[in-house]
Amino acid sequence: MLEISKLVKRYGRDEPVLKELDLTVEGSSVVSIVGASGAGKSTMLRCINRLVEPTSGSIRLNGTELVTLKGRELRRARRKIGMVFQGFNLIDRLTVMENVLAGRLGYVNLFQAITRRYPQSDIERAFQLMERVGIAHYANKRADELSGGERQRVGVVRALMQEPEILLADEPTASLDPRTSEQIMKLLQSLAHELSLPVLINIHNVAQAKAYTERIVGLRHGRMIFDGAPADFGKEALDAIYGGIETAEEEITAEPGRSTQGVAHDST
Ligand SMILES: Nc1ncnc2c1ncn2[C@@H]1O[C@H](COP(=O)(O)OP(=O)(O)OP(=O)(O)O)[C@@H](O)[C@H]1O
Repeated sequence: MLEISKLVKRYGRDEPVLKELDLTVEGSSVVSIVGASGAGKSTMLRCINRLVEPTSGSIRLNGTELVTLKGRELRRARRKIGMVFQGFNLIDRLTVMENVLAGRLGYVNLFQAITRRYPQSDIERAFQLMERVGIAHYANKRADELSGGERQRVGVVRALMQEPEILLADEPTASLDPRTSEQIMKLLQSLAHELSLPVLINIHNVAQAKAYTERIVGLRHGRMIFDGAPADFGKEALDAIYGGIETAEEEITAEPGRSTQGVAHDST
């Protein structure tokens, strides 16, 4: 269970970007975080794995307070937090398998890491997960020879190799074409249930948030102003979150029938 309480993040002397945010995520729920650009979505996700240092407040993952951890304890806790990125963050010149095994770096010793001598059990798990997401036949291909959707599947498997207790996805579909975006969203949704994993997804595309996640959290200027089921996310919520803020119309269309056309980004 993730329990965020009174989370504040202030960059320098600026006004806080997150203002006493509270959020609890239990079980294997898939939660989307929506909000206009600058609302604080990435900051919130990055506070959870401490890529960004929270200014104050509490973040507990299955009972462990993350905000105060340092050194070894922090590294240990970070292993339990999988992260999937918009730009995939793969090492292009390495193979798919090598990228996937990088998810085990927090578990092996320095010698094993440098010589890439991972335990057999890691390699078996890597194959199982790659099979599951349909990329096992690419195991020996270089990462830069894959399409965007395939690269993101590698990113997902690498995160799962950490045996995470939670998966964070920061705009995981923003670099993908609409059809591939949907496949990745469906994949995250089904993996969450198969692995009993809570998943938090920052996403601009409200139609996809409604179609593929079971809870929507809406941020505006660092405050949570919506927290509910997709069915309850209507025009009122849209206006509250995006009202008066210039945003690409296609991104915030919340009509279910538009879910395959609602991505405003080019495919890569
Ligand atoms: N390292 C930083 N230093 C200073 N200000 C920052 C830093 N990172 C983010 N900010 C500011 O914090 C605010 C929230 O940014 P954040 O990236 O969390 O928003 P977001 O909702 O994820 O936006 P987007 O959808 O565009 O990614 C913005 O005003 C941004 O300029």
